[in-house]
Parts: sequence; C-alpha cells; structure tokens
Amino acid sequence: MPERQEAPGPRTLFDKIWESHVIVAKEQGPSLLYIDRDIIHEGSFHAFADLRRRGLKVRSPRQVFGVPDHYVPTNSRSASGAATPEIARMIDTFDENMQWSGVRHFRLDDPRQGIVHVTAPEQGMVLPGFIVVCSDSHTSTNGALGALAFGIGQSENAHVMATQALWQVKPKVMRITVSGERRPGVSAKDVILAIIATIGAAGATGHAIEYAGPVIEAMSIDERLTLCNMSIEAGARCGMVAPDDTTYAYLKGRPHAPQGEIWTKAEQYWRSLPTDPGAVFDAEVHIDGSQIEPMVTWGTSPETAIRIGDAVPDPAAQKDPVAQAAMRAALQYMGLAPGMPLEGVPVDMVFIGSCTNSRLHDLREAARVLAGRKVRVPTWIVPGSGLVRREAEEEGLGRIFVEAGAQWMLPGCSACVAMNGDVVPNGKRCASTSNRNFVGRQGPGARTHLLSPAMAAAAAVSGTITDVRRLELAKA
Ligand SMILES: CC(C)[C@H](C(=O)O)[C@@H](O)C(=O)O
Ligand code: SF4
Repeated sequence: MPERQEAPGPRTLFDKIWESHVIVAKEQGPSLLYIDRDIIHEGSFHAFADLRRRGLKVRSPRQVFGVPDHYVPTNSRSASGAATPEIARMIDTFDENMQWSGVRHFRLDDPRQGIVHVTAPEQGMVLPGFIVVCSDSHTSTNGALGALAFGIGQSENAHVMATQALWQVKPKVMRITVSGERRPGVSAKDVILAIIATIGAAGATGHAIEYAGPVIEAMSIDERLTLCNMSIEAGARCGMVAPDDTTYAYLKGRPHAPQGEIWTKAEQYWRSLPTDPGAVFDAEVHIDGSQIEPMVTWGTSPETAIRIGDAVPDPAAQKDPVAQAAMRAALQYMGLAPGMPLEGVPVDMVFIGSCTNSRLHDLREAARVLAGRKVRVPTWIVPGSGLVRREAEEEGLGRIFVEAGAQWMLPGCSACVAMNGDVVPNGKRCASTSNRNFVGRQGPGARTHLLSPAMAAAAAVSGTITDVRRLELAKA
C-alpha cells in the first residue's frame, strides 16, 4: 500500500481539518491543536476543581458550552426533582461552575437543554472543519457535520478550558464506504451496528473513521449523527462524514451558525473540505449497504449485533478459547442459549432515547410503528432535547406515544447509563436504542439488546424482539 501523502498532494477530510489546527507539531510526537469548541456536562467538576486549584480561569468562555444531561431527572425540570440528594448535588455543582466560569449554560429549565450531543448540533455549535471536544466518548456524534470531534478526559478538559488548545497524537485514518442502497425498514442504527459487527469492537482502534459512499450520502443529518455516534463502539477516536448540501441545509439559520456574508465565506471554505480524489487512507473497509438488515445485539458488546432473522451464535463454533469463554459468559448474563432465534424473545421493557437515537427522525420512526397500537411492556421514550420534545409535540408524536401507553419523558441521558435514577431492574431485559450493552450498563444485572427506534417500538407493541418489517406489512 502506498504511503499516505502529506500536503500538497491529495488529502483526506481528516488531514485538512487536522493540519489547519496544528499550532506546534513535535517530530514523531503529539501536536498542539487549536480547539474551536469545548462542550461540557456534569462530569466536568473534576476539570473545574483542577482549574480552581491551579488558580486558572476559563480562557475563552464563549467557546465553551455547558449542558447538564447525565444526572438530570426525566420527570421534573429542577435539580430538586432528582432521584437522590447526591444526584441533585451533581446538577447544582455544575450550575455553580457555570456561574463561576462565565460559560454559557443551557439549564434544566431552558428548552434547549438536552443530551450534549443532541443540543450541540441542534444549536449550530458544531460546524464543518471545526475541532470539537467534550469530556465524553460519544463526542464522535458531531463528526456527522464534517467536524473533527472526539472525547477527552477531565485533565485534558481543564487544559482546553485554560488554553483553548490540546496536545493530541494524530490517529490513522480509515474510510468505510457503504455502497448500494438501504432496503426499506433499515435505519442508520442498523448500518452502524452492521459495520461494528463486521469490523469488531476494536476494528477501528487508533483510527479516525470517514464514512463515505451512496448510503451515507443519502442519509439525513439526524441519521449521520446516529452513525457517527457509535464510531467509538468500533474503537475509533472519531467518525466523520464530509460536509455536503444536506449539511449546509441543516446548519443554515441555527443559532450559532454564521450568517450573511460570513456564512457565504464559510460555505466556500466548507466546500474545500471533502477528501480529494486519489487521497490514500491507512485502511479501507467496504460494506454492501443493500445487504444490511435490521440488527439486534445478543451479547454484552455492540459487536454482537446479528440480523433479526439470525440465530444466537454457538460458542462451540468459536476456536479461540478466550473468545469462546467470553461468548459463554455473555450468553449466561443475557439469559440466552446458543442457536435460539432472537426474534420472539420476550422483553420486560423498552427504552427509546440516548444520544444515538433521540432526535426527531428517531421519534418519527418510533411513532410510525406505535401509531394506533398499544405497548405491552413499560416503554420509556426520552427525547434528546427540549426542542426535540417540543417539535415532537407539535407534530403530534407526543400524543401517539401517550395513546400507545408509553411514558413520554423529559430530555436527558436517562436509562442509557442509569446515572439519574432511570434504571432497568436487575435481571430485566430491555430493548434499547442506546449505544452500549455492557454488563450492568443500564443498571446492575440489566440485560440490554441494542436496536433501532423502529425495532424498539416493534418490541414495545409485541412484547418480544420482533422484525419491524413484519409489523409494517401487517399494517399495510
Ligand atoms: C459518563 C460519561 C463520561 C460517559 C462517556 O464518556 O461516554 C457516558 O456518556 C457514556 O456514554 O458512557
Ligand atoms: S446518552 Fe448515553 S451515550 Fe450519550 S452521552 Fe448520555 S450516557 Fe453517554
């Protein structure tokens, strides 16, 4: 494989953004990068403690945005509604840090509040060509807008807040091309689950992913956000999609997007960002998009996604003893047996939400299935932001959810990570639109099956894991 060329040869989207942000580059070492945006949530208390201890201030508060999400209650809009005093304290501490630093704060009672990775793109905080950081692994979501967006730790967060710059080692670049056309009933969630199932949970370790090809180009921004969100579940540092007309149409008029003449200049620059023809990637993956089907995970890693019609795999067929033991442990935790079909497995509850699948597009998908039907198991529907919730109300989706018997809640991370008190009970099985099915992720002993919003809604109305295409046919 030829060496990847540096400027002025053909360059990738990633290279262009990286190179335009380098302040200092150490030979063979990390580079000091200029950071355009730092988006923070309650986890930032470590970083603020660090700043205070060292007598530092936030250097550029206008480039930092604070959104509480992990600990916020989903049944009330004030910290006093939190599940425990400790959780309320996390929200109050964030409030205090926002006041101390002068960072813009999207408080609980602000309709723009939501999950950081929903609020940030929605408000136009993320623009093509930007470097965006957030002390959260799913920051990769924002790469959907043609930005370089990655998660950082809290000491790095303190560094960024104090200097607006960050030392980073340049990752390699992987292009994942999804060709063909998506079949009906196949969502962006299915595409990313199929990608992770193909390359593995460590398949993109050390890489930045660029998603390309006709299936990606045809996706809306909401769908691209879902796709890039789970890049981290394939081990990648970040995921991105080249900006195009879909991106510009999405961004135009957003509160923090440029306007007038500055927009015109910005768009001209954005149009120079896509990967040049002939640019060489460190790794290339090709997926036939027309072969992708609705996916569901059976195990305790997102890479255990299989097609809805497939049977749970048999560990005996796995030659590697370590992998075999891991499969057995996962099956035991999940209460499943080798060879059984996933379709028809009863679920105890359904969670539709998280930064993967809580945007308007996702709620529409769920509503299409729920309309005129009743849920058979407790179903939590948690919009990604107050604005998503409002729009969903205006479109009548909220009414569909309530009439179906689902719980239509207030925005936050909720049961995705179970830090706010929304917990899947021990041993219970949850069909979930979130991004992680790790042991204990949704609560101690909770069993998580990752799937798309339409598939989650299908599980809600049938009480079992169900191929949504079957339900839709029945309706037609
Ligand atoms: C709690 C937070 C730092 C964490 C992350 O980094 O992703 C969470 O958002 C998650 O999804 O596991
Ligand atoms: S919704 Fe889930 S994955 Fe996303 S930031 Fe919150 S906890 Fe992390």
